[in-house]
Amino acid sequence: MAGEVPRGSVALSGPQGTGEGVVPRSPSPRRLQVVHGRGGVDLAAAQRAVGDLLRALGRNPASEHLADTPRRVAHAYAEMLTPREFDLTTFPNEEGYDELVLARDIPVQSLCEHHLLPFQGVAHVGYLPGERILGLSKLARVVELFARDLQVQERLTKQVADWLQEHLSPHGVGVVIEAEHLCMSLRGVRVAGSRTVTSSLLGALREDARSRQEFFALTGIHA
Ligand SMILES: Nc1nc2c(ncn2[C@@H]2O[C@H](COP(=O)(O)OP(=O)(O)OP(=O)(O)O)[C@@H](O)[C@H]2O)c(=O)[nH]1
Ligand SMILES: [Zn+2]
Repeated sequence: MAGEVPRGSVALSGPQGTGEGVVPRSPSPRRLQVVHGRGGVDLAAAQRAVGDLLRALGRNPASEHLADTPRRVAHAYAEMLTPREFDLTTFPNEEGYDELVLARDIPVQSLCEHHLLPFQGVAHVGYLPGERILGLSKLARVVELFARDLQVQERLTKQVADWLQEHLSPHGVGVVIEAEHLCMSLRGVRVAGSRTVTSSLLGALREDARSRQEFFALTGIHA
């Protein structure tokens, strides 16, 4: 589980801050520092762009209410696009626990990359343990790692599953995300309340019909 160069937009780094690779923080429990590998937001440029947008929308960015809006909006986007760093903490699976571990109803907030509008809902993230088990909070932290980005729901779902498979080497991984896209409710087709469900299953949860069924039953998804 250690030593790989990260894929996609996420990097793992050790205390030296090399930006790539994995350096254990401590041997037991095993901790790996996880940081996102994307470039940071250029706040000054974002601020100028929001000022330009306000002018393009026919507003006066110098008015008292709007004067600070470019700064606020730039910081809001920076916050929404920056996941928190965390330690990926794993423990030996000494008892050989081999049933599903599932964190249900993890809140998901992300930004649709087509309209830059939020989509939000819940994720259900589960795995069938192999040699190591994961600190439970880390399932939610991995969701945030990929959700705080410009996304489409399908990619987000698959990135969470693939990342867990790669770094935990479990016997199986299952991720379901149910979310409402504001670009579908506030504008455009305007179907407020419609939720999109996506799933990504790997290993035994994909191949074994009973495990798959159990996973969907526990998530409350009828598949
Ligand atoms: N597959 C997928 N599509 C998404 C996601 N978020 C938004 N979209 C869709 O992206 C599509 C963009 O289509 P376009 O026709 O280029 O955009 P549009 O003219 O604004 O389309 P409407 O939303 O139908 O008004 C829309 O159908 C959105 O609903 C997502 O997470 N996954
Ligand atoms: Zn959209």
